[in-house]
This record gives sequence, structure tokens and C-alpha cells, in this order.
Amino acid sequence: MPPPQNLQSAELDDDTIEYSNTLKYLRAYLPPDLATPKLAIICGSGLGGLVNTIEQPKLTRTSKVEFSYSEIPGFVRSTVEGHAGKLVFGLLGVTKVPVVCMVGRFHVYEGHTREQVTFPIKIFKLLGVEVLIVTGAVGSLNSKFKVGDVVILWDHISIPGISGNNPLIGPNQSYFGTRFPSMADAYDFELRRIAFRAAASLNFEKGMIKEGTYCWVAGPSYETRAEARFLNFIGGDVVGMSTVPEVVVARYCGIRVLGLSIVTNMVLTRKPRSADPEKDEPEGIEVHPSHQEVLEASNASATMMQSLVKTVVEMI
Ligand SMILES: O=P(O)(O)O[C@H]1O[C@H](CO)[C@@H](O)[C@H]1O
Ligand SMILES: Nc1nc2[nH]cnc2c(=O)[nH]1
Repeated sequence: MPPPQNLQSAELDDDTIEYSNTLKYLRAYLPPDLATPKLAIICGSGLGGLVNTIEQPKLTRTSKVEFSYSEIPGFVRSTVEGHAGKLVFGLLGVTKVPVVCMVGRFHVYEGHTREQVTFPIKIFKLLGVEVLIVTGAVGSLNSKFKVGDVVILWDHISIPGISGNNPLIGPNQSYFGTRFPSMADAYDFELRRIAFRAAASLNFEKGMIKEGTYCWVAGPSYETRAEARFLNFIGGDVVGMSTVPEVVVARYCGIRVLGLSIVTNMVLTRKPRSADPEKDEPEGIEVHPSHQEVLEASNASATMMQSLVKTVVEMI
């Protein structure tokens, strides 16, 4: 059954009470012009500054547009540095598009279930969201990419997904989507084209905009060199511990997706130096990723990412 286009909370039955509670909670506070956002943005590691581009309307005494995850029914806590943990509604760009922004996301490595990680996407669908822009920090497996590049995602490889941890495992919720959704067009062509046009209109250096395939790994440990070689060999350009579960559930719900990743570090794919004294190999340059390095690199690109997302939204 195709996903209903204008799903209302009234259509949800008893086993979806969790969604109804969340919707009721948010709608009790949201001013009418922000209660049905058309676009959702997820801010990845160090990219929370994206929320600063969102304009907030004048509020009455009883309304609000900013919610801490800890107060929203059904939302879990964000425990990772660089993920503030709040949901913000507002207007974006000169065309004043009503948007909802997740400032910080959930990851399975935090101990959250696949359902908890992707719960906000289903709430977005119920609020009326049609387009999701998902951002994140990634390590590059592709030697042609460099730190600071923006990767417009054109595909993904879900390592947990294909090995039994697809976020859609469980009884199908037919009011959201079909049992066997296609992922052949997970990353919308028109939105990718708009992202290229937006980058050109902002005069970004051409070489810093790349297209690539995101490999989702569960984390939280970073890759061994052999894992990195494997991921590159099977077609991955970048690797990260998020994005894909949200994209899979968004596509399941019929939401169009644009994925933008920022390269924060290069992943070492070279084999380790042999310890065999007879080989006497020279030591190469060692690189050890750290979350600190990831945050520093994404912070350095935050302003550029903000103008890119804002321009994309204005062009949609
Ligand atoms: O994907 P986001 O959440 O932006 O962050 C990336 O950076 C963290 C690792 O440093 C992991 O969470 C990884 O997924
Ligand atoms: N798995 C993984 N996630 C990242 N997020 C940012 N950099 C990296 C990386 O090198 N590996």
C-alpha cells in the first residue's frame, strides 16, 4: 500500500498512541503557522549552528517553538558532544519556509534502539514534512576527497541494514509505508541538482563539492585499516555512524531526501607496517581519528554549510 500523503493523527490506531502523544504535545505549544512544517533538517556532529539561520516568529505567552528532547514524549536523550538535543521550529530563508530542525540526533551506538533513533522521522511525516535535509560528519575513504569537502550523497551502503539491523525490521506500519520499500532512489535527483546549483550560486570552490556513497557503520569505534579498505572496495566514499537509518525511514514514509555530509577526517586505508625485521618497511604517516578532530573540522565548515542549506531551501 503506498504511504498516505496527508496522514492525520486521527487515522492512527491504538498501537500508535506513542505518536499521538508526541503530536499532541508539540501542537499544544506550536503557533498555527509553524504547526505543519514542510521541511525537516537534521544537524549532525558540530553542525548545530544551522539552527541559527532559522527565524523565529513572535510568540504568545502560551506558545513555544523550541523543545528539549528530554521533554518530548517518545524522544530519547542525545548523549554525544556536539549534539545539543533540541527540536526547533521556525521559518527559513527569504521565502520563509516553515521548517523543523533537529539540533543533534540519536545514534544506535548510544544504546538507543533502531526505533528510537528513527522515531522523529515518523513524527515529521505526521506533521506534514515532505523534504528531509540530513547532514553529518564523515570520514573519507576516497583519496580524491579532502577535509572540508561537502559530499552530496547519491547513495548509501547500510552495513548494519544488510546484516539484520535495518530500521524497518518489525511489524509493518502500513499507515507510514509499504512492507518492501524501494531504496533505489533514496537520494532525490532534483534535490541533488538543486544542491549543486546552490553551491554554484554561492561561488563555492568547485572542487570542494563532491558526490559520493555513504557507508553506515554502527560505531562507536572508528574503522580498522582493513575495514576501511573493505568499505572502499565495496563502493563507499565516506563512512559515518548515522544518516542511513533516518534516510531509510524517511523514504519508507514517502519523504524526499537530500543528504549532505562534511568530510572531517581522512580514514587510513593503507596496510599496517610489517613488523618483520627482514622487510624493514619505513613507517608511514599515522592518522588516528578522534571526535575532537571531527568536531573541529565540522565547526570550521559550519558557516558554509549553513549558507548552503539556506540557499537550497530557498531554491526548492
Ligand atoms: O554522523 P554524525 O552524527 O554527524 O557524527 C559523526 O561523528 C561521530 C564520530 O566522531 C559519529 O556520531 C559520526 O556518525
Ligand atoms: N565511522 C566513522 N564515522 C565518522 N564520523 C566522522 N569521521 C568518521 C570516521 O572516520 N569513521
